[in-house]
Amino acid sequence: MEQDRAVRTPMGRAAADGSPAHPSDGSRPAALTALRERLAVAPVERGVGTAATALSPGRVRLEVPLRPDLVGADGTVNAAVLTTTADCAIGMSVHSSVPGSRGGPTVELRLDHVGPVGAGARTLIVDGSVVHSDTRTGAGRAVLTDDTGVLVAHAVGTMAVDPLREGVPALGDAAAPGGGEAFDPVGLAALAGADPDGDPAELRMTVRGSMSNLRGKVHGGVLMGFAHVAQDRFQAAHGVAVRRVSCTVDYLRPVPLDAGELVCRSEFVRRGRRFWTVRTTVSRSDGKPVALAAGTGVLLAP
Ligand SMILES: CC(C)(COP(=O)(O)OP(=O)(O)OC[C@H]1O[C@@H](n2cnc3c(N)ncnc32)[C@H](O)[C@@H]1OP(=O)(O)O)[C@@H](O)C(=O)NCCC(=O)NCCSC(=O)Cc1ccccc1
Repeated sequence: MEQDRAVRTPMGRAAADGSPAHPSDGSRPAALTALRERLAVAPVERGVGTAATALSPGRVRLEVPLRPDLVGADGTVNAAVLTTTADCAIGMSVHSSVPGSRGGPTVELRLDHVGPVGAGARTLIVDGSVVHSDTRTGAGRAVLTDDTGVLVAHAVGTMAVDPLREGVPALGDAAAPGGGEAFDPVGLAALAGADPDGDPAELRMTVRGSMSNLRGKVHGGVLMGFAHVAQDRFQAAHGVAVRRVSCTVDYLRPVPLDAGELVCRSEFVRRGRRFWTVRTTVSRSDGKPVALAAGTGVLLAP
């Protein structure tokens, strides 16, 4: 049986043939410039305002200016900002650690919500680092702080590493997907339509080009953000204030940009005196599930 090869050598030494720098070529200064250029045209990262400020093999730093509309009155950062930057940072840290990586999708992502930003915070800082990678898979983490040093969230994730094939474009070489529209993290909740019959367990949303990742599929962070919206509404319909603690998503199938409508269906897994856990299945219009999300919150009042 073929053995997976653990990646011991950091990728990105200068190419002997002098070929142009590439975002996955993490040790070359020009690789950071290449990554910045890619994120500047990626619909989700452009809409959120995500910029890469540091890149080395297995490590990336992303920064997001905290515009007033991205921070709630209680200081919590918009959930889609947290989910998309965590997914991106973990993906970039894993793939920059795999020599010649073609990239690969998120298999699982868990985000722990810690709390609001500090007084006067102006920037969200997302530090991604690889934990392990080999030629098939990689795990990474992201620590999300603000520029006053306050921890806002923490994430861990598993990425698939697509098989390396000679002559196949590597991570980030494809043209910018998704057309010209940028993703609006604040508007995500408004895109999600309630069930016409008033069932709080069901929520629908039509896929748009602005939700694209660098691979031309719906961004893992957007799917997680959609599940947050569904779970917030489901819990609100049960009349109790809940503070979100964590969300874990298993990504079962890629969602193409022409997928049409996605449907979220939520149910309680735990409805305890202190904690509620809601499982949300995100399905395509043909009924096939694309993601399973489990969100846990702590009740704020009895
Ligand atoms: C690949 C794997 C994770 C595992 O696969 P396996 O265990 O080997 O399972 P299997 O091969 O059986 O496939 C299962 C089903 O999947 C389908 N399918 C598979 N591959 C393809 C394909 N290439 N194209 C089309 N379909 C494909 C396949 O036909 C089957 O469907 P079916 O039963 O026929 O209807 C798969 O579950 C998957 O793609 N999940 C979704 C991942 C995802 O969308 N993550 C979030 C976005 S990533 C992101 O944004 C990160 C980022 C952001 C920013 C910056 C940087 C990074």
